[in-house]
Amino acid sequence: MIADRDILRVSGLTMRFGGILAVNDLSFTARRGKITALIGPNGAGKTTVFNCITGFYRPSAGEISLTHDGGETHRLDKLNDFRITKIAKVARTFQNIRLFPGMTALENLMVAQHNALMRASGLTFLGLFGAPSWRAAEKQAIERATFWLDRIGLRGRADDAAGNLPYGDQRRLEIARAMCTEPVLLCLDEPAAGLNARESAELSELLRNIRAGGTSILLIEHDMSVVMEISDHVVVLDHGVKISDGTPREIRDDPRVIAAYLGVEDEEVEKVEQELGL
Ligand SMILES: Nc1ncnc2c1ncn2[C@@H]1O[C@H](COP(=O)(O)OP(=O)(O)OP(=O)(O)O)[C@@H](O)[C@H]1O
Repeated sequence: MIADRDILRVSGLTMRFGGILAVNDLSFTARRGKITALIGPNGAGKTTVFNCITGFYRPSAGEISLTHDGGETHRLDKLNDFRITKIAKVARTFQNIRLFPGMTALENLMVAQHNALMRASGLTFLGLFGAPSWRAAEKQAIERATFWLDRIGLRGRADDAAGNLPYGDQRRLEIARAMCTEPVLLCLDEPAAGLNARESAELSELLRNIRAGGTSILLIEHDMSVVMEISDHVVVLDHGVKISDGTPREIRDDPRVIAAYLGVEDEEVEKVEQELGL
C-alpha cells in the first residue's frame, strides 16, 4: 500500500476559551517525512493548535487525523494525551524546558522509555528480579538512549545531570527524549528560543537528521532563519485564522504575512506591499 502523502490533516479546527476565539475554522495538512512550520505573531493561536493536536485540549469543533505509514488512521481530537503519545505515536516538546534536571542525561532518555519497559515486565515487579523479557527491553532502551546521545553529541556527558548542561544541549536532549518514544510525528514548540547562532545551527542539523530518518516534524518557531532554512512547508496564523500556506519562499513574499508581522490592518496591506516593492 502506498502511504498517504499527508501524515496529519487538521480540518475546521476551532478552539474557544469562554468569549475568546483562539483558533477559528483552521484547516491544514502536514506532509509525511517533511518539516511543517506553524508561524504567526504572538497570540496567533499556535500553541493552542499544538495543545489540540497533542490532546492537552479537546477542540470546540473540527477534526484532527493522523495516518500511519500502514494506512491506520487515528482521530486525535477524540483521544487523550496519553493515548496520543502511546497509540498514535505523536511526541512533543514545550516552550519551557521540561527535563528532570537532577537526573542524568542518560536517565532522562531512559525515563522516556518507561512504557516499553513496563510492558516487558508484564506490568509487574518482574523487572526487579531481572526477568529475561525485562532484561532484553532494558538493553534495547539503553541502546536507543545511547544512539540519541550520539546523535546530539552528548555521549560524553551521559552521566552529567541534565540541569548542568548548557541551554542548547538541554534543548537537544529534550528532542532526543521525545525521539526515544519513536514517534511518527514530532511536535516542537519553539525549539530555537533562547539559542545562540551556533546552537541554532546544531538544532537545524538535528532536525534535518530526524527528517532524513523518516519522522515527520511539526514546528512552532519564531526564529525565521531556522524556519526558512529547514521547513518544507509553512502555515501562517494570525488571530486564530490561517492567512497563508506554502513554501518558505512563497510565505516570505506574501504581503498578508508581512502585514501580519508588521501589525498593520488589512487595508494597509497594499501600502506595505508597495513600500516593500512586491
Ligand atoms: N487556556 C487558555 N485560556 C484562555 N485563553 C487562552 C488559553 N490559552 C490560550 N488563550 C488565548 O488564546 C489566544 C492564542 O494563544 P496562543 O498561546 O495559542 O498563541 P501563540 O500563537 O502560541 O502565541 P505565542 O507566540 O505568544 O506563544 C490568546 O489570545 C491567548 O490569550
